[in-house]
Amino acid sequence: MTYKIAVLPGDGIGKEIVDQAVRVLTALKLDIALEEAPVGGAAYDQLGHPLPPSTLELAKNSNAILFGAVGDWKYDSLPREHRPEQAILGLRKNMGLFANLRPAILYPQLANASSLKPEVVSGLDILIVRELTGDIYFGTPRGVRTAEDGAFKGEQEGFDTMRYAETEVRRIARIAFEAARKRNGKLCSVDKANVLETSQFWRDIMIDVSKQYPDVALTHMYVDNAAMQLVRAPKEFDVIVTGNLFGDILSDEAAMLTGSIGMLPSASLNASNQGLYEPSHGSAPDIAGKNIANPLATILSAAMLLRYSLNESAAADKIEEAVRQVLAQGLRTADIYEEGTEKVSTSQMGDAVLKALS
Ligand SMILES: NC(=O)c1ccc[n+]([C@@H]2O[C@H](COP(=O)([O-])OP(=O)(O)OC[C@H]3O[C@@H](n4cnc5c(N)ncnc54)[C@H](O)[C@@H]3O)[C@@H](O)[C@H]2O)c1
Ligand SMILES: CC(C)[C@H](C(=O)O)[C@@H](O)C(=O)O
Ligand SMILES: [Mg+2]
Repeated sequence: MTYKIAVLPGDGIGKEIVDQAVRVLTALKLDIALEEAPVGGAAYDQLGHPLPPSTLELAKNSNAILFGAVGDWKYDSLPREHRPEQAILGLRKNMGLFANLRPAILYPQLANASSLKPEVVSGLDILIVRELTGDIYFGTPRGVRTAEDGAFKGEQEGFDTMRYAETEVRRIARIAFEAARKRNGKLCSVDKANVLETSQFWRDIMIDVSKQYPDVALTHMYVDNAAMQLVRAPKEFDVIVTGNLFGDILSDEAAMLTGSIGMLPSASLNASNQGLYEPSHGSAPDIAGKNIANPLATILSAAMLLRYSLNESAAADKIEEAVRQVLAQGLRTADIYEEGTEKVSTSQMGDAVLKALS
């Protein structure tokens, strides 16, 4: 069976980094068909919408999606529904991609690129499981209105709604417990149950689901403390499970522990194992078009694509091994460069991964 992969490069550095991942996927000579479509600001410019119906259709009819990044400051004044970020949110929601896996692994060669002391981060291998289709990101009502009560009655106010249904919490809990079971058996659920009703509800469900996983040690942590513990002693964590908003923030923090956000891949999965694979970083408009972005997060996302949506774990292993090799050879894009290593461009990094694969 030929696997169909939708390739959505998007904006900013999106095209530069996705190009390299596509070269890598193509070099593996698997039975895959790649089809590209516009998304984000690029799609808005071409077709008047950040997630045109044709792009959504292609994504829905594919086994997997390889996604670059969307967004640029120049679209910030558009109405919200036309902003590039709506494309990724729309894909997640429309395809039910509720389970976001964001591993943060420190490659030994990058111990000095991390902003933390090598002894604090060396050997780091944690997994953040972020719920991706609920929470304050999608909760309604939301908007701007005239306040009807409180100290600021009569003033304009902005408001959003944080909410989680039981099904949403149960299904992400199961993903996280299963992941922890396959790793070191430790799951930390991050919430703000000391203040938020939604979080207390989340915590109660986590405890209930944990009864089916007696082999996994479940702990709970408030998000402010988790943010601190991630920089104090990140290796204490194994799997972290958290909601959409907290997961967004903590995964950027965890990414930096690994040296650069340019190293962190991600997978977003739905119930039928369709997946969207993207680097955890954004479109980096500040470095776009210069051929200096790190393509490794996207290349590693392609490896996750092969593993989770195409069941091609041998090919995924090959890509990950090739990445380890190029790092061992001392090749570094600017974001992970340090003295004594060799600075390479985006495409040169792609060349090196291809060479290591052959
Ligand atoms: N999933 C996505 O598409 C996604 C994710 C995050 C942000 N965004 C969007 O991207 C735009 C820029 O957001 P931001 O600046 O807050 O975050 P960002 O992740 O784009 O950039 C943050 C910093 O990290 C650097 N960086 C990011 N990726 C890199 C890479 N591969 N190699 C080297 N350096 C890299 C950037 O140069 C920048 O200094 C915004 O419009 C935002 O909404 C999109
Ligand atoms: C671009 C934005 C909508 C997105 C998010 O907040 O989920 C990004 O920050 C991410 O982490 O994928
Ligand atoms: Mg984010």
